[in-house]
Amino acid sequence: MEELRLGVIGGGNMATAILSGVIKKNVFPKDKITVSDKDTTKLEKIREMGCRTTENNQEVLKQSDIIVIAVKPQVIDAVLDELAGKTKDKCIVSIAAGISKKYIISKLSTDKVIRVMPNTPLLIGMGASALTGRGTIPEYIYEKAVSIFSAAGFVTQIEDEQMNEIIFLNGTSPAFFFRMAGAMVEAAKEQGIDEEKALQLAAKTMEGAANMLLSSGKTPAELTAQVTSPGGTTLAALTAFDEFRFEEMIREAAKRCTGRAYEIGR
Ligand SMILES: NC(=O)C1=CN([C@@H]2O[C@H](COP(=O)(O)OP(=O)(O)OC[C@H]3O[C@@H](n4cnc5c(N)ncnc54)[C@H](OP(=O)(O)O)[C@@H]3O)[C@@H](O)[C@H]2O)C=CC1
Ligand SMILES: O=C(O)[C@@H]1CCC=N1
Repeated sequence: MEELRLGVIGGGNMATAILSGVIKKNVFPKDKITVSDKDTTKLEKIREMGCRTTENNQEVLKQSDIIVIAVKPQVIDAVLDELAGKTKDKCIVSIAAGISKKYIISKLSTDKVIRVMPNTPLLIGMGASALTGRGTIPEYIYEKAVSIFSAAGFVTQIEDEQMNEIIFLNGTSPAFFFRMAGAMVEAAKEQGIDEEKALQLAAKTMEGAANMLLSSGKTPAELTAQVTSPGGTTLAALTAFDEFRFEEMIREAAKRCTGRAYEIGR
């Protein structure tokens, strides 16, 4: 069987994050990876990673079996129009927020489409990606497409109908955690703590807390209770979470995230 080849259209943040895992784990040999972008400075960086580059999306189509579309949703139509009618026997993987699998299928006249919501931690091999199912895609091709994302972290399968609703959980949420860490560091600085030490302690605590969520078998509420001594400091801190309606803020952020996906989506 011929070795499968990978193409990526759009060589920005996510393409770089995805390719770093693919290259590190040798999911595709570098000479079997072709990346296109309109921006030659982006392509220079991709070339430094060892991939083939081109400014021509048609060339990616020609040189690849699995093609990841990694452009912004606002410009995806131009790319889909370029590919339309030429994707027979190709597997198309889209990571564009809000753009449904149904829409891509209707534009390309192929049903060999996978929609994925990845996240930037893929860049360090700790990503979390949600993917739609195999459909009519041959199993070995689907598995290869999944390994593009599993090479750099956790993957899970969901229905296309849930892809907009999932964005806030993994695609957008790194920003929630970065904002939280940033706010904690600012508060620590105000209390006279060294910025670098504050960031290390906050980030390591996030890492530890995340690992406890994954391995302890306890719910977020149970783990919160373990930290919260009666009449203690955590209880005092969490009164601010209640007063400033932390859960309501997260619920509203999730709603706005999903709402925006439907606004920019099709
Ligand atoms: N950033 C994130 O955390 C996540 C992003 N996504 C999704 O990933 C996709 C890419 O996002 P991101 O990597 O952040 O975006 P970037 O802007 O960093 O990368 C997209 C790249 O595509 C280029 N481009 C634009 N039009 C074309 C075209 N017609 N042909 C080839 N290349 C083109 C852009 O060039 P130029 O800048 O010159 O326009 C840019 O270099 C989006 O659809 C987003 O919804 C999904 C999950 C997480
Ligand atoms: O902000 C965005 O639209 C993209 C999708 C998920 C994360 N970043």
